[in-house]
Amino acid sequence: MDRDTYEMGLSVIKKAGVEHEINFIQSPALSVLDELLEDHENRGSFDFAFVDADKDNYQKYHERLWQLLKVCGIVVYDNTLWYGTVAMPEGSTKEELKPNRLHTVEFNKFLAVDYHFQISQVPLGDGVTICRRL
Ligand SMILES: C[S@@+](CC[C@H](N)C(=O)[O-])C[C@H]1O[C@@H](n2cnc3c(N)ncnc32)[C@H](O)[C@@H]1O
Repeated sequence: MDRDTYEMGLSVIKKAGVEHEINFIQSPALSVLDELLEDHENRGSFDFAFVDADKDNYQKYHERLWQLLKVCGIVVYDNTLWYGTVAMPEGSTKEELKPNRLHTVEFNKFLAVDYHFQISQVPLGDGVTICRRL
């Protein structure tokens, strides 16, 4: 939803000569994913997705993305350690981190039992979870 961030990277994108490969869509992500799903040709056609948006919607993104990814396609979720709070008791978590801590704990549990994916949680930065579509 943030065009400024896209424009910050645009010079690098241009330098790499891949501007023609990019379709920047400025919109709430769920509605875009739903539109993509309406066209059956999009299903099972994506190689890669990176999710770094509103944590309370990660499960909804995942439910759509698994249908859009190819078998062996990858989706990467950012912030899946949520400042390390997912491994802390609720009581030791700063107030402002609590809501997304809960969303992230629930999302991590949901991913752990999703038989559509093989997953690996990597403790890089704020934690990324790499999911390979089976
Ligand atoms: C942490 S920033 C991502 C930064 C980006 N990954 C980068 O490295 O520049 C989160 C971004 O998600 C966007 N965002 C939050 N909720 C969204 C939603 N429902 N749909 C689409 N984008 C959303 C915000 O506008 C913000 O640009």
